[in-house]
Amino acid sequence: MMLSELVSTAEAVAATSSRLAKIDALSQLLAHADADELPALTGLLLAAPRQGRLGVGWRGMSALDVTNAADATLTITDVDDALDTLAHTSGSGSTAARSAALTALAARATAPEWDFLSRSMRGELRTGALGGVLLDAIAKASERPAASVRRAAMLSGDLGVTARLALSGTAAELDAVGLEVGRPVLPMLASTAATPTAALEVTGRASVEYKLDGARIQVHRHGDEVGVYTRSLADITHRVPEIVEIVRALPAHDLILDGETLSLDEDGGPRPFQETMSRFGADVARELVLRPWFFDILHVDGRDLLDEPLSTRLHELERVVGEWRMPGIVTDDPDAAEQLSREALTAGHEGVVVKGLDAPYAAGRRGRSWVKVKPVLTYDLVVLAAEWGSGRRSGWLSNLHLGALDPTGEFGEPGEFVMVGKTFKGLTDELLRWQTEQFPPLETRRTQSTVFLRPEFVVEIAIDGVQRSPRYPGGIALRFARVKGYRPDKTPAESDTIQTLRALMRG
Ligand SMILES: Nc1ncnc2c1ncn2[C@@H]1O[C@H](COP(=O)(O)OP(=O)(O)OP(=O)(O)O)[C@@H](O)[C@H]1O
Repeated sequence: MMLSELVSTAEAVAATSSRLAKIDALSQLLAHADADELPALTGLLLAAPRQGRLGVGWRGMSALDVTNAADATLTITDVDDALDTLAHTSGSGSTAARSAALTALAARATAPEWDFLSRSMRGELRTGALGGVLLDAIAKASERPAASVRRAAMLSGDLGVTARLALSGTAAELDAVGLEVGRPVLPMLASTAATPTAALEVTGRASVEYKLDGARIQVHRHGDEVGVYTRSLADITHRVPEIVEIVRALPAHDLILDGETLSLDEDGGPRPFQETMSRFGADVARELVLRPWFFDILHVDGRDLLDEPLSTRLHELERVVGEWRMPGIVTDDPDAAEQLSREALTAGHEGVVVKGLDAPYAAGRRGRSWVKVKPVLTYDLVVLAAEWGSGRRSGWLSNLHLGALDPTGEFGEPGEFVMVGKTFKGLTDELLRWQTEQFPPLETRRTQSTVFLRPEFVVEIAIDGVQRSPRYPGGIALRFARVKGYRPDKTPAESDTIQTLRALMRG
């Protein structure tokens, strides 16, 4: 398939706010492609190339001195080969070779193709939350039930592989995609309620558990081999040896566990989320010891548990992980749930998650089986710009301009971000330093006071609510916004939407 066909479809998808029209356009594209092209094609569409991180940044790309081609000649396979070369060219002395490979690719691409490719390679989604739409498009193009496609995607953790199987395999092959120890699955997510009582009304009898403000981990074990993965399925095994050791000591040979990890201070209180995440990054501060709290079990010793009700899974979890279990109670009594929530907050945690006892483990859309309750309102927003600080903060990029995702294009283009406020509250010296280093490579333009950025950084913001504001394009502004920390585990497409924030006005 020609790259130009992919690019014009991506443009058409970005240009319409109709979910059905998006599904239609994508399913036609998928049906046209050769089966072997599908993993590469889906990776490019989702701005998550199948080769993984390519290490190409805005700076490197904008420095290329190249004239794009006049005519479209590149195929998806040509691009995939070029990305293979880039991914395999690393280490010292590779800069020139990488730059040559990029230049060659840019010279073969037309201007619109190169615009698309350079965004896709850098992991920038123009098309908003495309994953769910693509799942439905795969179902439509392959004429397989959406539920089968969704399940295969959850279990393989890979939409490209799912697309190939759905479009070129048999129905039985698609349904046979199973849980595999060592291959991470998409995590189950929660919806939100205002109080534990309201959450219980949604779920019925439930496991009410502490919600720790740490980082999600999924752990796979086969004998002595242990793998630890993040919420976005990145492998962080070598960064968390203490968790590996704990999992190796559990009484099972094969295991898949879901949980949260966090480090504690000397008094046993939780350390800030930011410190936990720093352990996942490049500079490993080993003195911060992480501990896991497991809240779900998907497999144990040859037995898949994800279709079992939570009550069965919790029983197995208790048996296998013992003291490493997430604190919680099983109840249908609102008073007991409220009491546990108060306890969690007193211990410095974020709130509770209320989980229906009959529900199987299911990933994908946010379901009603898990409901989180956080008394402090926090939202994940995208940094659109930063202003130079003054006084004690002078020389640092400080006051952040915050944007909420507009997936449907109600206030502009679909997938763009609508500004909802500014804040520098909560920014520590360390964060100021970090921002000042990280932001300039993403600069799109600047004024004397402000550096405007490509929307790549997701930041978690606590607010007291929102208020009407004629000043901002979405008609609302955040009240008392303060920074809780960056969310490197989330992409801008996973950030909170303007519609979610506007709903607070009615609530
Ligand atoms: N007991 C628990 N059960 C499930 N998830 C928990 C629990 N304690 C903490 N968590 C965390 O809360 C998250 C559940 O909320 P959600 O599915 O909305 O994910 P999220 O978008 O990362 O949310 P948040 O920003 O609130 O952590 C999980 O991803 C997990 O990291």
